[in-house]
Amino acid sequence: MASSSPFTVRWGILATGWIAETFTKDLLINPATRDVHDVRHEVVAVSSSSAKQRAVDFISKVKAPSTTTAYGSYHELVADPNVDIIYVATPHSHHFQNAMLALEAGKNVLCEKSLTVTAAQTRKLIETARAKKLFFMEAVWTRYFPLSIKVRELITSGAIGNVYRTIADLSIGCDAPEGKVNFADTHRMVNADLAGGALLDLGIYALTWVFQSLYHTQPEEEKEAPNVLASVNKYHTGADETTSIILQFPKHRSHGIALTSLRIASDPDEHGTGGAAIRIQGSSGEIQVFGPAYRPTGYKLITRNSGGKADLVEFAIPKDPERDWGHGMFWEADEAARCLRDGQKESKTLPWSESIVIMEVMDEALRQGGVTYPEVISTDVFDPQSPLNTGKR
Ligand SMILES: NC(=O)C1=CN([C@@H]2O[C@H](COP(=O)(O)OP(=O)(O)OC[C@H]3O[C@@H](n4cnc5c(N)ncnc54)[C@H](OP(=O)(O)O)[C@@H]3O)[C@@H](O)[C@H]2O)C=CC1
Ligand SMILES: O=C1OC[C@@H](O)[C@H](O)[C@H]1O
Repeated sequence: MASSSPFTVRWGILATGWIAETFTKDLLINPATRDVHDVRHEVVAVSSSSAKQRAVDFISKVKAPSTTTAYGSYHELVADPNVDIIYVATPHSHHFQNAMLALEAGKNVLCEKSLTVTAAQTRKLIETARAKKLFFMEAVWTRYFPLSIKVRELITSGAIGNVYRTIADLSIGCDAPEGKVNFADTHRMVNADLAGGALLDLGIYALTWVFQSLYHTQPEEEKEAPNVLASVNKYHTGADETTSIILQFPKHRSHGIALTSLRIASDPDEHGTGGAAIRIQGSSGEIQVFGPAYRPTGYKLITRNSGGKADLVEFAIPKDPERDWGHGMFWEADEAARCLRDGQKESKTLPWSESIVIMEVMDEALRQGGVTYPEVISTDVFDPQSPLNTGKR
């Protein structure tokens, strides 16, 4: 049987920082190197709010085709008729305004995590995508890893019985003398003006594992929003440095414990000696997930019958030898491409309703911890001329 040609998606990259570069390099690798043949990606335009030259330099650095258009503003990018979907890669503070800018211009959007600063902003974006019949997805790449898919299958097939508790940690060990952490106060990780803080940046991954195991895997009609109890330590910038959340799903009698900290490390020696950062505990066993919560590398299935032996099942991230690259963000890009091909406006793996519930949990945790962000980044009123859209800093 003749194989049909792959569906091609034309991407526009909004911002030129660290993750924009990593993601774009993943888009540019040959999908066959991960055994994907039904979709492919083209990078057709890149925009920088600080200078067109940054976009030019970015295109050359990631070795994108010389035909890629460089723009010196986000407004120009979202107006480009050759772009099918915009990847928003700005700090959390900017996601609402930038994603609205793209949606209002009629573009599909894949927006980096955390989706927004507030749940109200997330709801507004989703209402807009729904009204305009556009695809919109939160870029939690971890959900699309084959390892995550396998873990969800193990849970739904009953491999560990009823799942009653998940403990998930993403902490990065950046403690520094005199009460500081190893980020300048202006860095997006701790800068409240950029919606910095452990929870929105890292805790979202701990919550991802709690939600993948205790919520997403439930039948639709049984999904329930959790009760939330949070403990938050604030950094001197006002952002959170350590946040611990207990989530209670009352009907299911389950608890999720989502932990994040800038000070201590989930993996102190960076060799996994500290054990699993994620433990999904059921009535007849446990799944342990190893590697950083955002980029897991393997799991162990331990059941009552394991007899003291549980092998680590490893999941390597494929690389394209020609580009000597492969980070694992391509799987979420493939998901976006398939949704566009199939006319789906949201991803079944991270539906809009679930992004909203997760943002509501983070809202509540930050409220309990007394963390507040400036009005310009927490408003849910779209302003195309907001400094967040025009790059005036
Ligand atoms: N999925 C993942 O694994 C990761 C996701 N992320 C997420 O990606 C997003 C961006 O993070 P990261 O790439 O590390 O951030 P960077 O600081 O490296 O890049 C952010 C980019 O946003 C643009 N920008 C616009 N306004 C501002 C501003 N006022 N201050 C700083 N940057 C601004 C800049 O691009 P320009 O000047 O060209 O417009 C800048 O290069 C965050 O939401 C983060 O949570 C981050 C790391 C890993
Ligand atoms: O999403 C992320 O994953 C990797 C972390 O190092 C980074 O801070 C975060 O934004």
